[in-house]
Amino acid sequence: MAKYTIVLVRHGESEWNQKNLFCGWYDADLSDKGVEEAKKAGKWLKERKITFDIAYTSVLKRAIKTLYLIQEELDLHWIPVYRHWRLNERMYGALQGKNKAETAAKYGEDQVKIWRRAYDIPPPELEESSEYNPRNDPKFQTLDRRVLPLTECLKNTVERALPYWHDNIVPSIRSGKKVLICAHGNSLRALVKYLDKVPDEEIVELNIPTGIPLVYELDEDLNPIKHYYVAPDDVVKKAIDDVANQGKAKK
Ligand SMILES: O=C(O)[C@@H](CO)OP(=O)(O)O
Repeated sequence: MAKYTIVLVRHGESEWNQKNLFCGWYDADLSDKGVEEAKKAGKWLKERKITFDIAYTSVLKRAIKTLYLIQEELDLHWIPVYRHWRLNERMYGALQGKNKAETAAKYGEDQVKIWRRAYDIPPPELEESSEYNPRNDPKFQTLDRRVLPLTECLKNTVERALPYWHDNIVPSIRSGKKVLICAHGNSLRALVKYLDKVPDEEIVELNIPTGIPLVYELDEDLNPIKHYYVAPDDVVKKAIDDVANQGKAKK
């Protein structure tokens, strides 16, 4: 029997998702569709009478705003919310700001799939002088420059997200709090990889759709018993396929 239940939600569509640009740590806002997706995520949770005592998110506004819109739907403005850079999207290196379909047309769909989904192959690094370098971003000024990545593969994202999971989120779960984590496609893939012990070669095929809550039921050792999305299967399948297809060259 499940001892704990947690919910993971990827933010609603961002303006850069809409333009099909590699986003990473760029602080893109939600698109109008993304706002609607976030509200819908809250409605799905409400219909299922799923509620929360505490929430965690990244320091990027697409996740922060999605979380707030879910709180609005659930009338849960009052719960503690913790934001941390360790839940940020994977740093996409020199690909940030580039169009995914154009990159696939230029370098091939196979190469783009490696950059997007391979476990341990990072994209090329950002230039130090890049406008996207987090070392020049006021959000990250208090952090040691050495922890701020210039690129990341999923393995790097797992390594920097897990300390936050173990030190902050796990104690909340174990204390009986109902936890919501609102984060990003790849920071959530990192967490799912860890929870479900997904082999490196299988994580390549895992895509997480925007704005559809993913419920994990865990046993007393925090091993997953089952997981499921709160939306109808056909809606989930289409949303997952849409994410996978973003890396295809336009025909
Ligand atoms: O661009 C990004 O930062 C991520 C999530 O939006 O995209 P992808 O699905 O290609 O990893």
